[in-house]
Amino acid sequence: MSDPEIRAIAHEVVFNSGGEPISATDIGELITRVTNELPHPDDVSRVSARLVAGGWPLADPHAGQPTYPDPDAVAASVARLRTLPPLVFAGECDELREKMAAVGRGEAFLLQGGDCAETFDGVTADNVRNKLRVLLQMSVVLTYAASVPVVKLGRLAGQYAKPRSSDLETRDGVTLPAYRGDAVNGFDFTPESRIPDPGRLLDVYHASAATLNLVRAFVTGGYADLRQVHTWNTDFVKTSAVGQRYEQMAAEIDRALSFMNAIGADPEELRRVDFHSSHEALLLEYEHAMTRTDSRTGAPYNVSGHFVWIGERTRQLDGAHVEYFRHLRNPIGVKLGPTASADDAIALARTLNPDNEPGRLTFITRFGAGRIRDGLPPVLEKVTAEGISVSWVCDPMHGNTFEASNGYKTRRFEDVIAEVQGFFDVHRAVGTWPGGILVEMTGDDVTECIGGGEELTEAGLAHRYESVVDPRLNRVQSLELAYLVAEMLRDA
Ligand SMILES: O=C[C@H](O)[C@H](O)COP(=O)(O)O
Ligand SMILES: C=C(OP(=O)(O)O)C(=O)O
Repeated sequence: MSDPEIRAIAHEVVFNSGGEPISATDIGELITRVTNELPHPDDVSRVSARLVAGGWPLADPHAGQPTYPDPDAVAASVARLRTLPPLVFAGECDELREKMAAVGRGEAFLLQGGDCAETFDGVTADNVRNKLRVLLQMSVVLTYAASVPVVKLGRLAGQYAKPRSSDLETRDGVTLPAYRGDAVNGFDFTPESRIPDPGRLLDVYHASAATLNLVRAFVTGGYADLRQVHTWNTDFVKTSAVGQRYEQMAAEIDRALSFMNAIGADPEELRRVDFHSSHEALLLEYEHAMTRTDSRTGAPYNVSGHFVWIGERTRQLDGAHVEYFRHLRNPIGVKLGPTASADDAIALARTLNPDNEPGRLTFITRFGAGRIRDGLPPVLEKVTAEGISVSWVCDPMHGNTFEASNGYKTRRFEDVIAEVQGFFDVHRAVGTWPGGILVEMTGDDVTECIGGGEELTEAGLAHRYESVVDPRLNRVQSLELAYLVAEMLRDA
C-alpha cells in the first residue's frame, strides 16, 4: 500500500471522529477497525505511526497525559484526592532536601531503587518487605565497604504511572491504547481494560498509603535495626556467591556491634534508618491534587512522595511539568538523556532552582553505557562552570534497554555496570562528585535482566519475567551491583 493510500485511510479515520480531536482510546479502536481493511499488518503500524506522530489532532495537551473519556469522573476523583490526608509531611521533605544537599557537597551517596512500575496487586507485605530488604542490604554494603553515608530513597509508594514511547500497542494485529501504569489503565490486553479510568487515581492514593505505612513500620519498628543485618540475607540470596560475601561482611559488622555493646555504646542510629519515598510525578491531575500548602511556611509541597522527578519525555522547559515543579518545595529531580545539552540543563536549573539552593535539584543522567563517556562531560563541565548547585545521580537502566531475540524487553547487567563506571570516571575527570544511583530492582528472584554472576541468558528470561513495563535487576544482581559500586566509591 502506498503512502498516499495510507494517508487517505488515516484521514478517513480522523474524519470519522467528526474532525474533533480524538483520544488515544478512540484511535486504538479506530485502528483496530481499519486493520480489517488493510491487507498487510505492517500497514497498520504505519497508519498508527502517522496518526500518533504525524501531527494529527490528538486530544493530549500535556505529554504523557491520558485522555479520560469522562471529564466529570476525573473531576470527582480530583476533588476527593484534595480532601485526603497527606501521605508525607512537608518537614520530612525538608529533611530529605538537607540530605540531598549533603549528596551535592560530596558528603553522602544516594541509593534510589524500586520497581519500574508498581502495581496494585503488588501491594502485599511480602513484596514490600522484600524490596526494602534488598535496599537495606545494598545500603549496608555501600556504607560498610565504602565508608560513605547512604541516603536511602525508595522508588515506591507512588510509582504507578508510566510514560510510553507509543500511545498504542499492537499484538497479533490488534491495536489498543498502550498500558500506562496501574494509575491509568489495566495491563490486560482488552479494549475495556485499556480505557483510562480516573477512579484509579484514588487507588494510587490508597496503594501508596498502604505501602508507606508498612515501610514506616519496618524502618522504625526494628526490622531495619543494624543488628538484623544477618536476617536480611535469606533464601535464594544466602546461597549465592554474593550472598556468601555479604554473610562475611555481616559477621564483621556483628563483631563491631558486640564490641560497641561491651563498651556500653548503643546509638539510636543503629536501631532505625531514614527512608524516603519517590516517584515520577507524571500525572498532573494526581500530583496537583496532592499538592498542599504547608501550614508552617505557606509553601506548596507535593505530599504524595518526598522526592518527585520529571521524566526524560516531559522535561521541556515550556512544558506543563516544568511549570508545575517550579512551584514545589520538595527536593526534585530531572532526568537527562542523550539529547540533553549543557544549555538545556542550565536552563532547567535556572527555572527549577532560581535561588541555586543546595539539595533542591538533582540531575539524574541516563545516557546509556555507550554514550555516557561522550555525552556527560560537556554537560557536567558547563553546568559546574556556571556554579550551579545540583546533585548528580546515575540511572544506568533507561539508556540500556533493548529487545532480546525472543521478544523480551531486557537490559544487560554488564551495560548497567559499564554506565555506572562511566559515570564515576567522568565525574573523577571533571572533579565532581558521583552522587548516587537510581536503579530499577526488585526483592524477588525474577529473570528480567541478562548477565550478572548467575549469567542469566536470553533463554532464561522466560523463567520468571514479571515486570509490566521495564526489566528490573533481581535481588542477587542488585547486591552484586552494590558491591561493584562500593568499589567505585572507594576509589572515588
Ligand atoms: O520506564 C520507562 C518508560 O516508561 C519505558 O521505558 C517506556 O517503555 P516503552 O518504550 O516500552 O514505552
Ligand atoms: C520513565 C523513566 O525514565 P526516563 O524518563 O528516564 O525514560 C523512569 O525512570 O521510569
